[in-house]
Amino acid sequence: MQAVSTIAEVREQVRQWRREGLTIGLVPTMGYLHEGHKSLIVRAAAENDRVVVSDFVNPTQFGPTEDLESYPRDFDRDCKLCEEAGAALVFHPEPSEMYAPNACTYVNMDELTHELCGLTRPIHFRGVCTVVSKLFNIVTPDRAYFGQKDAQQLAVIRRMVRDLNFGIQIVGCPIIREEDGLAKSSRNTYLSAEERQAALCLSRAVFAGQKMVQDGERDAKVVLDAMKAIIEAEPMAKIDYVKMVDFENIVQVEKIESEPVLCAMAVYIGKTRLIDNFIFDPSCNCSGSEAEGHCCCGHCSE
Ligand SMILES: Nc1ncnc2c1ncn2[C@@H]1O[C@H](COP(=O)(O)OP(=O)(O)OP(=O)(O)O)[C@@H](O)[C@H]1O
Ligand SMILES: CC(C)(CO)[C@@H](O)C(=O)[O-]
Ligand code: BAL
Repeated sequence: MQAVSTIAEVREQVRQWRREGLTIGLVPTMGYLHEGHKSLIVRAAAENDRVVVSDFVNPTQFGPTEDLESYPRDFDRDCKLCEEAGAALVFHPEPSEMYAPNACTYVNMDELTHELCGLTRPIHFRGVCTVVSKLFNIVTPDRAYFGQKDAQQLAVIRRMVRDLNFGIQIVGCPIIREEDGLAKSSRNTYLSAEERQAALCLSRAVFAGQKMVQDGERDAKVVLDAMKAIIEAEPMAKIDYVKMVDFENIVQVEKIESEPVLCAMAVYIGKTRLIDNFIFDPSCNCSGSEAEGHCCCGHCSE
């Protein structure tokens, strides 16, 4: 496996692979990799001849008071995980390599980005769409892999690829959790031992809401109230949002009808903002236990 830091080196390697007729999968990350990222890389390695992992804490998606400086970083450890998972190339640029000092061009999405995380993080998705577009242009992958943990991001990237004709297949991958249910996240490292316990209120609420919906509840308010009650019972938790939206357009719904819904939350545990969610697709017949089809119920592969 190679690790490179310039766009020119990535382009040169990609050109060579293309000459050999090889397919390329891209896994965009911000580093400090864990089993969640690893699952994306392993999947990409199974479905492509070569896998590129980008490892870049993208400054343009952080607001002025957010954690850009303190975001955890450990590039050597990341390289080991990438190699074990089957990556061929890790791209680890400096911010100056990705953004010229006078860069002033952004990719902005008018819809989907003003709800959920976009309300609390108003410039976030502009930064995500811009950096992901740049990565797509640099790597020119056949497929790109994104986790359902950032479900709004997955919906936004799917829409961007459709609207801008990127011609890249976007593959959504299920949420990988700790044994006790907490969704794996680089930001979990911010939690003290006491906060780590308190953070379990997110997954408890997700599992409870998901069970209500699987058992037939179709009224969003009933489900959301039950989920909020679980979170509010935890004194260290402060809700940013708990909402149900349609998964394609990210618009709030009152009832679950025939379209897939995303039930998503962001919750502060102390100063750390964590996210979690479930997706429910009323037309999915999967057993709910493993990747087996092509829907977005949260269990299937896409
Ligand atoms: N637990 C997880 N399960 C599946 N995919 C995940 C998980 N955590 C992150 N990912 C995916 O990995 C990709 C890179 O995410 P990122 O580097 O921001 O990691 P993160 O752990 O989510 O960090 P953060 O703490 O900033 O949310 C994204 O597509 C994200 O959805
Ligand atoms: C997609 C991404 C790597 C863009 O910086 C980031 O938003 C993330 O890690 O999910
Ligand atoms: N996983 C999303 C990256 C961020 O929170 O900025």
